[in-house]
Formats: sequence, C-alpha cells, structure tokens
Amino acid sequence: MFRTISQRTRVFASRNCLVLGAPYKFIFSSRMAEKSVDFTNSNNIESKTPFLIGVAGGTASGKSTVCQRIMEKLGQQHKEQTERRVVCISQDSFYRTLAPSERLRAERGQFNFDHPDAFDDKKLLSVLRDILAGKKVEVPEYDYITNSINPHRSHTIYPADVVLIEGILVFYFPEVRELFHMKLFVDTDSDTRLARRVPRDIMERGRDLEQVLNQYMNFVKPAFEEFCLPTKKFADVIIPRGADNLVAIDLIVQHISEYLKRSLVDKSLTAHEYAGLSSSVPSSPQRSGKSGRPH
Ligand SMILES: Nc1ncnc2c1ncn2[C@@H]1O[C@H](COP(=O)(O)OP(=O)(O)O)[C@@H](O)[C@H]1O
Ligand SMILES: O=c1ccn([C@@H]2O[C@H](COP(=O)(O)O)[C@@H](O)[C@H]2O)c(=O)[nH]1
Repeated sequence: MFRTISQRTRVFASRNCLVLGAPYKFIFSSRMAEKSVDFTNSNNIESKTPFLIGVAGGTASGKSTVCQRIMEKLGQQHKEQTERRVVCISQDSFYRTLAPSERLRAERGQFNFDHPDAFDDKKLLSVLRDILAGKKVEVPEYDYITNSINPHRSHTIYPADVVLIEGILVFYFPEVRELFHMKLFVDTDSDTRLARRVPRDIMERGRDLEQVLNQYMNFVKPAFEEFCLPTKKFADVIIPRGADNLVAIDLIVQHISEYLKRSLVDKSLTAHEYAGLSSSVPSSPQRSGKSGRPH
C-alpha cells in the first residue's frame, strides 16, 4: 500500500498518513497524490496548475515557521515576488469582515476567531481556484490589532509552481481541503503552543496577559479540540514538533525540489501527474465520498 522511498528516516505510518519523526524509513502514501484538478485559464487555455500544499495545525504550532523554513531551504525567501517559484499564503488573510456588534465583541475579547464561521471560506475557495487556474491574485493583509483586514495593504501573489497555504482550519472546509495536492499537519503539544502564543500575542498582536489567557481558555482551546484537531486525520504527513523537526522539513523540501526540477525539465508536467508518480494506494476518504465535515 505504501511506496518506500528511502531507508534513512523512521516514519510512523498509519494507513493513510505519515508521522515524520526519527530514523528508519521514509514511506510515501498516495494520499499526497491523488488530486485531479483540471482548470482552464481566463483565455480558455489549459494552464499548468501549481502544486498546492495545505499546512494545518493549532495556533502557534509553528505553521508559519515551517513554511518559512521550507521557503528558505528552497532558496525562495529573498527572491523578488515575481521570481518566486514557491509562495506562501496565510488563511488569516481570509478572516471575514465583522459586523459592528461582532467588532465590539472582538474588542472585548469576546469574539471567537477560532470558529470556522469567523472565516470567509468562499473567498478562500475562490482565490485558491484562481491560483490553480494560473491567475495572479490579490491576498488581503490581516491586522490582528484591529481584528480586521488592513484596507491599505494587500499582497499580490504571482503564478508560482508551488503554493503553501497555512492556517488553523485549512482542512476544515471540504471544498478547500479537496484542492490540496499534499496536506501537512504541524503537531506541537498544547503546552508548547500556549507558551509560544502568550509572548507572541503580547509582543506582536497588542494583547495583555489576561486577554491572551481568557481568549485561550474561552475560545482557542475548545475550538482547537472541536474544529482543528479532528482535521489531523486528513493529513498526508504529520510533523511532530514543527520547525524543530529538521528531518521532516528536509524530506518535504526534497519532495518539493524534485517537483520543481521535474517541472522545469518537463514543462507540460502537471501537479496532478507529478503527484501521481508517487501514487499506488486507493482514494482518500473525501474522494471516495466517505467523509464530509471533520466531526
Ligand atoms: N521551533 C520553535 N522554537 C521556538 N519558537 C518557535 C518555534 N516555532 C515557532 N516558534 C515561535 O512561536 C510563535 C508561533 O510560531 P508560528 O510559526 O507563527 O506559529 P503558527 O503559524 O502555527 O501560529 C512565533 O513567535 C515563533 O517565532
Ligand atoms: O483578530 C484576530 C484573528 C485571529 N486571532 C487568533 O489567531 C489565531 C490563528 O493564527 P495562528 O497564527 O495560527 O496562531 C487563532 O487562534 C485566533 O485566535 C486573534 O487572536 N485575533
């Protein structure tokens, strides 16, 4: 059911996913591989779809840091935006605009930003579809201090070969989840995540200790258990300890590099065809229609 790629790394493999840990052997599951997305661009010409990688995990698990490490190792971090072959987008850019009453609640720390309803999943879906169609897209910048989209700034995402989308609930919405060619789940224990979130939210997101802890206990922790953690089962690869797991990051980088190399040599290679190269296992639950929402 699994294809053995190398004998160097131990992988704890369940039927449908990998847990990348310490030494033994590296096994690829076809769940990384079975997406078929055929799109045409606005000129009705079939365009090459980028390889879309979803990166989920609890708050402060290290999703952005893992993506940053991947970009660095692929030498993409310091390239001009228009030159990048790998780009990264945050699901936080797709928080929805709050109604005035919700805004007041948010200011008092009484709005649940960890619930799926806090996101504009339709907009996320439409942007991802445009990306898969090879289009240039504008992604809003989210301001955690004002709890709203920054009206003065957005980021242009130019067509790239590989697109990483990171966020707490990127595997929650079935239509979004089904677009990914590869799904990673950053699995960092809750104590470590809270210990990282507290200083981050105080230093970078304009909160005080009491606000951070209240929000965590009232919303973040229960929503993680109800909405985020159940989506771990959709992951192809689970990364314990996040960015500390250099072995896992190297393996993922190796996989992406291979795709980048092959797509340079063979310009007509699609993300799906590449994914198919490592495929030999039956459909994932969502493709065989056995699963919808994760809980
Ligand atoms: N492996 C690590 N060791 C120490 N600090 C880390 C590590 N990974 C992330 N952090 C820090 O923890 C905080 C949250 O990390 P981040 O990558 O932004 O998580 P997420 O994107 O999942 O919210 C940041 O301040 C980051 O610098
Ligand atoms: O206005 C906001 C919007 C979001 N949050 C919190 O952010 C995290 C998600 O971001 P991570 O980088 O994955 O931590 C989520 O847990 C929200 O609670 C916020 O506090 N305020």
